[in-house]
Amino acid sequence: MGAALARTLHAPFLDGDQFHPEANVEKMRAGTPLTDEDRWPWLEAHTAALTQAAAKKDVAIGASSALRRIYRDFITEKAGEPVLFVYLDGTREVIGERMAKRSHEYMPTSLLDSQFATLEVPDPATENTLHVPVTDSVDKIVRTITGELDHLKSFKRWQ
Ligand SMILES: Nc1ncnc2c1ncn2[C@@H]1O[C@H](COP(=O)(O)OP(=O)(O)O)[C@@H](O)[C@H]1O
Ligand SMILES: O=C(O)[C@H](O)[C@@H](O)[C@H](O)[C@H](O)COP(=O)(O)O
Repeated sequence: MGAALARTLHAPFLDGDQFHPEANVEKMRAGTPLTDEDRWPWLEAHTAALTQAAAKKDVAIGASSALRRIYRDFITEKAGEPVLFVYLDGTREVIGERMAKRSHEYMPTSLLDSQFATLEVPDPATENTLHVPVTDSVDKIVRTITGELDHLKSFKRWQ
């Protein structure tokens, strides 16, 4: 999804998967959920790379679970510029089915339940978030997001 959006916007795409310390990768591969402590260095590295890419190219696209509100607030604060969180809204069943079909370097489907247990759904009343049904086609999701970008440009909450 993120790659498709980035192609449309001619923007860099940075998948959060690339920014985990090796210890996190091994933990997830072994089927153990990450803790808050495990996630901070990952969020820090991913956000720093996104901020750098956005400084060069105006906008950058990242993909990440960013399950909790404190993680998203951290990303926004550290970026120091408007960040739009696109929440791909889907049931455990749909996401579980897709995960079972995809091939992934380290992420087992068994971690999905703990991810849903940790998830704090972004709140549109207090967060800069756009909710999109994950069952929409990739093209439709890209169109929905690009249609919202003016809102992103005028978002000043952290400035
Ligand atoms: N809108 C969509 N409609 C149908 N299948 C999708 C859609 N978005 C993603 N998928 C499928 O779901 C899986 C995961 O998509 P992806 O965007 O790569 O997410 P992730 O990075 O979380 O794996 C892939 O198998 C992809 O083909
Ligand atoms: O495609 C995926 O399934 C995710 O991108 C995954 O690989 C990611 O790195 C973890 O979701 C991080 O762990 P938490 O979701 O527990 O923060």
